[in-house]
Amino acid sequence: MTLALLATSHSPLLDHVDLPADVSGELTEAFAQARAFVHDFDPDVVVNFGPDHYNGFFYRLMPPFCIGYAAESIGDYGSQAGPLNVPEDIARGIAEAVIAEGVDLAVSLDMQVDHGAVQPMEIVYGDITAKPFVPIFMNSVAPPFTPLARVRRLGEAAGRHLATLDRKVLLIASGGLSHDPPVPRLSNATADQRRMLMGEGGPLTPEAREARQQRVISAAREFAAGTATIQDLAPEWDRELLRILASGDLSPFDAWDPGEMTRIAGNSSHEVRTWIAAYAALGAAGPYSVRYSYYRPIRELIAGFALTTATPA
Ligand SMILES: O=C(O)CCc1cccc(O)c1O
Ligand SMILES: [Fe+2]
Repeated sequence: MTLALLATSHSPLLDHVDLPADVSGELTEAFAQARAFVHDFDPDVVVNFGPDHYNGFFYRLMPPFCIGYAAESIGDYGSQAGPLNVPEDIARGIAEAVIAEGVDLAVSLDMQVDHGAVQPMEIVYGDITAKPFVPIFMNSVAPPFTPLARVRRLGEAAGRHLATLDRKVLLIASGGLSHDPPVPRLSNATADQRRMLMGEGGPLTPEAREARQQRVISAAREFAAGTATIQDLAPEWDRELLRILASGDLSPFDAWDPGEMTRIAGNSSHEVRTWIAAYAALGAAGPYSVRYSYYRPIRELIAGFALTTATPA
C-alpha cells in the first residue's frame, strides 16, 4: 500500500561517550524528527535493513543477505535483548519474491541480531517489539562483499513486493556512513580472534563481551582526542552518497568498488549497503522525495553520522 523510509547511522557509543553540547543538541533534534515522522506515518510493519558485527553471523557460514522469519536481539552495549515480533508470513513473502527475481537471499528461522539492527527501533519507539519487525541482514563487515548492483536489486525486488501489500510499511536502514571502528578482521586476526570471527565457542563470556566493548569505547575516546590509529571519517564521500540517494537514481552506485569503499571510507563503510537497499526498495514503488536530512561527521561516535527520512513524491 504505502512505503516510507527512515535511514540512520547507528553507534553503540551514543550511550557510552560524552558529546559536545552542540552535537548532542543536533542529535536530539534529528531523533525527534525521526520519531515525529514515524509516528505520523504509523506503520503496520517495519522492514529493517541492518548489518551485524559478528554477533549473529560468522565465518562458519557468512551469507551476503539473510531474512529472519523469527529473530532475537542479543543485547550488546546495553541494547534491548530478547525476541523480536517478526510476522513470519510477511518475511516469507519477501523472501519468495526476492528469490523469484533471482537474488539469492538466505533465510533464518532463528536469526540473532545486534545493536546494528535494533538501534533505530530503540531510538524511535524505545522498544524493539513495538511493531511487527522483519529483519533483513546485509553483510557489511565480513569480506568478500557482494557488488552494490546486487544490493540495489535486492532492495528493488523487496520494494516491488512490499508495494503490493495492503499494509503501511516503514523501511528502516541502519548503518554507516564512513567509519572504521576496531572490529576484528579475518585478514589480520590473531588465533583467538579468528575463532571469534568463525563463531566458535558459542556466545562470548560476559568478561570477553565487556573487553570487546571497552576496546571500541577506548578507540572512540582516542579518536575524538586525535590520538587513534583508526581511519579518519570521509565527509566528502558521505555527502556524495547522500546526494546520490536523494537524487532517486541509484545506478551510480553500481560502479562503486568495495575495495575503494574500504580505502576511502573505512572497513565499516559497507554498512551503507543497508541505505542503498532501503532506498532502492522505496524507489521501486515510484519516485520519492527526501523529507529530512541530517549529517555530521562525529568522531566521538566513530561515525559519519546521517539520518534521513523519505516518502513517495
Ligand atoms: O562493536 C562493534 O563491533 C562495532 C561498534 C560500532 C562503533 C561505531 C559505529 C558502528 O556502526 C558500530 O557498529
Ligand atoms: Fe555498525
